[in-house]
Amino acid sequence: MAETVPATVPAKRKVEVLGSEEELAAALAKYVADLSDKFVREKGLFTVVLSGGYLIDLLRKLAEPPYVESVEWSKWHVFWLDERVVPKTHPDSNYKLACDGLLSKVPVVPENVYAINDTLSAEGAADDYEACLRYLVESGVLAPSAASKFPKFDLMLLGMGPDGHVASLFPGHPLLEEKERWVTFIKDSPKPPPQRITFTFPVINSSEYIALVVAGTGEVDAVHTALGNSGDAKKLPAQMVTPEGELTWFLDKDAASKL
Ligand SMILES: O=C(O)[C@H](O)[C@@H](O)[C@H](O)[C@H](O)COP(=O)(O)O
Repeated sequence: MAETVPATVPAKRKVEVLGSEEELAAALAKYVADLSDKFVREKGLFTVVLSGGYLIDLLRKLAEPPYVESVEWSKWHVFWLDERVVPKTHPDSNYKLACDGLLSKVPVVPENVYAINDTLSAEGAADDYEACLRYLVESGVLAPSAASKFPKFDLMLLGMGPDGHVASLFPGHPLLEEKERWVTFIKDSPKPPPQRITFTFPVINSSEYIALVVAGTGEVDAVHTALGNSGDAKKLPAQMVTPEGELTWFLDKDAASKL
């Protein structure tokens, strides 16, 4: 009788605690640059997915020497885990945040930066983004995960809110249970603005690498619940991040202070 082989290899989880926000930014830049080198060497491109929030500021060292010159920016394909349904020029736009903080300072190829279609409704924008991902799977930019059949991104960079949310997947929300869609929408986000599109957990968890990045004191309790032995059985969205590949938590010492 054939042996049952588990569909997925259990995720590897690492926790890196850095002494300061500055050291965290340095470690994160090195981590991203090293993965960019690895994937460009292996397959000639790098698919990287950004979030909003203070994560973007923590990526600032990628736009400085040595990385601004050494990273093969022309091989990057840039996506968003979640985006607010606002014009790309709006102060709430995650696209604008990333352009202002990083993408305008490095030679990425504009055609390889996959922004939301900001002329559509939340439903329409989610459908449109999912169609874009499906096209990129067909054209070979993205590969499907052998285990899940959802698209497999090389690296996702996640922030976490004080309530333990990641992307626009909030505690107790029915979207946490989505099993079919690649990209979906939310119109009642507890964090403003209310209308957003977001990757779903099946896509998030098909990733090769995920970094969950938390700095400062705002999320200490959520970090403690997610990583400590708080005895809290209630699953935070951040605890549902279990990629096929490797998950690394990047914390500064303030964020890790209750561990
Ligand atoms: O659009 C968003 O709101 C972000 O993409 C979101 O997913 C973010 O990563 C977390 O909310 C953490 O945000 P902070 O870094 O602001 O705490």
